[in-house]
Amino acid sequence: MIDINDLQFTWPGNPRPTLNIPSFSLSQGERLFLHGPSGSGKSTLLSLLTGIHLAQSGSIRILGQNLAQLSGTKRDRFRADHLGYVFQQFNLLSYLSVLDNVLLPCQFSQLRTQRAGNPKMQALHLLDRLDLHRHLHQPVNALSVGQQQRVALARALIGAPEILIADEPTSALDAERRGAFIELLFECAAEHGTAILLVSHDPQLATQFDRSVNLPTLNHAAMEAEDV
Ligand SMILES: Nc1ncnc2c1ncn2[C@@H]1O[C@H](COP(=O)(O)OP(=O)(O)OP(=O)(O)O)[C@@H](O)[C@H]1O
Repeated sequence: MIDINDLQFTWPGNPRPTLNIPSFSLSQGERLFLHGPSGSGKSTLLSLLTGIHLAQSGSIRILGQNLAQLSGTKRDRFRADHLGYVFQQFNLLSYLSVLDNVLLPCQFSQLRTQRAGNPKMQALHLLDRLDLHRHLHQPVNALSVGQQQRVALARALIGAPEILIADEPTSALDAERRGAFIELLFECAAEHGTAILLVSHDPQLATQFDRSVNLPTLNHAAMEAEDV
């Protein structure tokens, strides 16, 4: 699904590389927990995986496609087709209803529309699964934080993208709702065969994943997974 080789990325003006990753991979359907100290480059890595920035050297292949070989427009299309993401701040459109937020990825990707079959039916199924069926037509800013996070999850999963990327998705939730959110995330992703790469500072979450990886380890040596 994801293959990184000899990746180096330096932010403009920085004397040293932020990322130096000899190798890294994510397999089909795998659930990977990525952690590391603040400033170690987790968000930077996600911005490279989503094709928002390009590395100065080395390669990132996603589903066999080298991101650096795509034009900016094609990278945007590739991201819309194959990646779902959930951010710390949700990034929902506050003026749209719950249902319209979930349908949004299908507006940007024909492939996801095709995979969803009937996007509205799939959105309703996901929202039902995530206990949001009573809120379909409410604007998202009328929902609680936990509910908004579940809307973001439904939006990430519609049209069955191969990879779900989540950056600190549980940081706004209390401890009890964190575990429940991850369980739901796993169940919904498994239904769609979606692999998960989740970044978090919360070590308790790591035990729920197939594999756990520390970014400083990635940065300084061949990958050393801390299987859990
Ligand atoms: N847009 C940017 N321009 C220049 N430097 C940046 C930019 N974004 C991040 N950096 C630098 O890159 C380094 C890694 O930042 P990044 O946000 O990727 O770390 P992180 O591991 O996600 O941190 P945190 O856990 O605190 O979110 C930091 O030194 C940061 O200052």
